[in-house]
Amino acid sequence: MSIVAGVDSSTQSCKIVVCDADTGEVLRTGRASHPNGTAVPAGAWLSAYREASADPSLLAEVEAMAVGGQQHGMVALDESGEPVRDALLWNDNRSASDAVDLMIELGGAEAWVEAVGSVPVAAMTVSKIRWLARNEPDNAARTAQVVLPHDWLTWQLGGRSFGPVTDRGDASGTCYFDATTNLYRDDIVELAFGRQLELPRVAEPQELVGETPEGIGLAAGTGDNMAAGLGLGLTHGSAVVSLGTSGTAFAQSARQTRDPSGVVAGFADATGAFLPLVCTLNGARNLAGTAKLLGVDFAEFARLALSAPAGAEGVSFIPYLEGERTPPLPYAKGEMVGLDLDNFTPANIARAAIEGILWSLAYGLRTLAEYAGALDRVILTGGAAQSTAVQQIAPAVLGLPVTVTAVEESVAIGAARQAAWALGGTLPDWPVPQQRELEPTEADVKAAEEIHQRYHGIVTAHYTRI
Ligand SMILES: Nc1ncnc2c1ncn2[C@@H]1O[C@H](COP(=O)(O)OP(=O)(O)O)[C@@H](O)[C@H]1O
Ligand SMILES: O=C(CO)[C@@H](O)[C@H](O)COP(=O)(O)O
Repeated sequence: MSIVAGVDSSTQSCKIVVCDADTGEVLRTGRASHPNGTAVPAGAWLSAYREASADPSLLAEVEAMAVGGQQHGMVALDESGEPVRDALLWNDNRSASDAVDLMIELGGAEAWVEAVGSVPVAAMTVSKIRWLARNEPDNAARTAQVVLPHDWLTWQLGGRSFGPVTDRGDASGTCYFDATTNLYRDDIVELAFGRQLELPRVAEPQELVGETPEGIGLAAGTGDNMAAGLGLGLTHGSAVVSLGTSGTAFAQSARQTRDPSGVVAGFADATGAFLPLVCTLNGARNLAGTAKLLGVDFAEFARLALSAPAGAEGVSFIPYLEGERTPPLPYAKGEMVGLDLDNFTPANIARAAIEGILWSLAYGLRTLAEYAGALDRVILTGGAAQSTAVQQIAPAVLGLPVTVTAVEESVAIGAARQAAWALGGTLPDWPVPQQRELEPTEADVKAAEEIHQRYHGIVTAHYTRI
């Protein structure tokens, strides 16, 4: 039996799974936390990886490994490969006005989607390199190379014995890579940064790019959403909805997406196809924040939410506690709307928080379907998908059948599957065990439509752009 490992180096933590390369069976796991904040030293990801893998038996007999990492983060390196500053993460909004400037400078949203498939927002790496050039000229002058979080961690795990490497999936989130030609757009790097930068080589999806000092083969790795797609065996017609720090909704597509509204980003997947994706800034942490406000743990939060009726008796939670990215409202604040003396209950507040974060993605799914084709099923994943309330409420907001898989760490499992692919030469057919299948009832479909109309009305009236 060959053994492989997958690493999920995502916003809040580092998770490692060790799997049987033939069957995908999970043999061992490890995890450690990342520091809070939207700008962190890259070294913290390596420290968390070391902590998560501290038990020497965890990686025993592992032959190959890959890293799935949070997308878009800017890791700026000097000539000797050392970070010039803390990495700016995908959810750092300081580059919001840089994104707007770049949008205009290239000729508008249409020009961007034609060039790279996505419209720049603060999250995209291109906006962050512009921010660096404008705001920290000394650090910008010292920057020789910019890599993404998963590129950086793979390079460190390989003891820096090869040059930094990325993959097509994660590169597609920079906004300076064209996933239809698989080439960097040097002109866009020049536009954003004022000069050329060294960029990581783009490896093939099944390539072994090097090995660790202990002799574990390293596959190219990819962005966390691309890895989740691999881990969940995503196929045409299904969408994944992930509720981690971010909320994401994505599907597989044979063609590049070019959505000038900016709702759907035109990313690439980890197999050579495309991964149109909607991302919100407000996922699981809005639920944690609401549970804290109510003074309850997640179990009681779920019980409360499930004790309220669908629609939370008209209470709407506009989930912009961290600003927002889709729609592009980086400075927005959250709101609780529609309260009266009768409906102002902890149960309705808890349910509305879940309905609110899911509605943002339900809205995204409508646009996603325009580009990825009809979507007849949603696979729910990410930390907050562990909540029974999120699982049960999802069909009444999304209006679609919802599959909850027994695969909790879909990103790490996807990375392990990529490692098995690189090791054996063919993408192994790992089964995805299901935990539950929730069919929407007629009442769920009706509730989903009512919630959509209500939330869309509020957001359109209260905010200037959607
Ligand atoms: N039962 C639950 N109910 C709601 N949220 C949960 C539950 N369990 C975990 N979470 C949340 O999931 C998040 C972590 O999810 P994860 O997908 O690992 O995030 P990330 O990939 O962004 O690091 C945390 O914010 C945590 O509070
Ligand atoms: O920016 C995006 C997708 O475009 C985020 O989905 C990040 O990739 C972070 O993911 P999580 O850590 O929330 O899973």
